[in-house]
Amino acid sequence: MQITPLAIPEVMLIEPPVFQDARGYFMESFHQQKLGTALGRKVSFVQDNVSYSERNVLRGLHYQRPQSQGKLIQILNGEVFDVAVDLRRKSPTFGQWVGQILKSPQQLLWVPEGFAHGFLVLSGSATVLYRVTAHYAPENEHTLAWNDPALGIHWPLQGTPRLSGKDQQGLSLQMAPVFD
Ligand SMILES: Cc1cn([C@H]2C[C@H](O)[C@@H](COP(=O)(O)OP(=O)(O)O[C@H]3O[C@H](C)C(=O)[C@H](O)[C@H]3O)O2)c(=O)[nH]c1=O
Repeated sequence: MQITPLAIPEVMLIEPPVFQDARGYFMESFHQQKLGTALGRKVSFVQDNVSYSERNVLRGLHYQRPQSQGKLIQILNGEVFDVAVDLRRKSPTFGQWVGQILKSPQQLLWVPEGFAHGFLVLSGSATVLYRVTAHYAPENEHTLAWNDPALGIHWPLQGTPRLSGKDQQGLSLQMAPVFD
């Protein structure tokens, strides 16, 4: 399993071994012991999510506080620009963002607890599967503004993004509850 820390090192690209043969390929997209050893911590997922979106849809930036969710993101079809924002007040990268193009199920992204997460669909459509370490708690969910100038996220926009009503009303970093 290849682990590549990104610019914010707790956010990592995970590339499990892929077993190719004349039929196609097989891979273990999640193996608790192997991932735990690679990340240096136990990871227990309690919920799987799948979302389907069309081009230019931007979902996020979401997080739960408390009940913060670690997320293992895997794109099943299409291409997205995936973003994580560090909301851990004591972190040296607090308020910073990291982006990663995901376009193969063979490359997964680990976003730990304490981060806001979202993605922009770059292809005609995208199907994203992600496993989370805490159950959905809508009463504790918050939305960070995708376009907050204080974050300065360089979304590779192809026109105006398509947002949910909730995501059109995200909080600025200054106003958003963060993790102490
Ligand atoms: C997240 C979630 C949503 N829902 C219901 C609530 C709404 O009726 C409907 C759509 O929810 P929402 O608009 O919040 O879905 P997304 O905008 O894709 O939210 C996700 O977007 C970004 C990319 C994330 O990282 C989060 O994990 C997640 O919040 O699904 C559930 O029933 N369970 C859930 O775990």
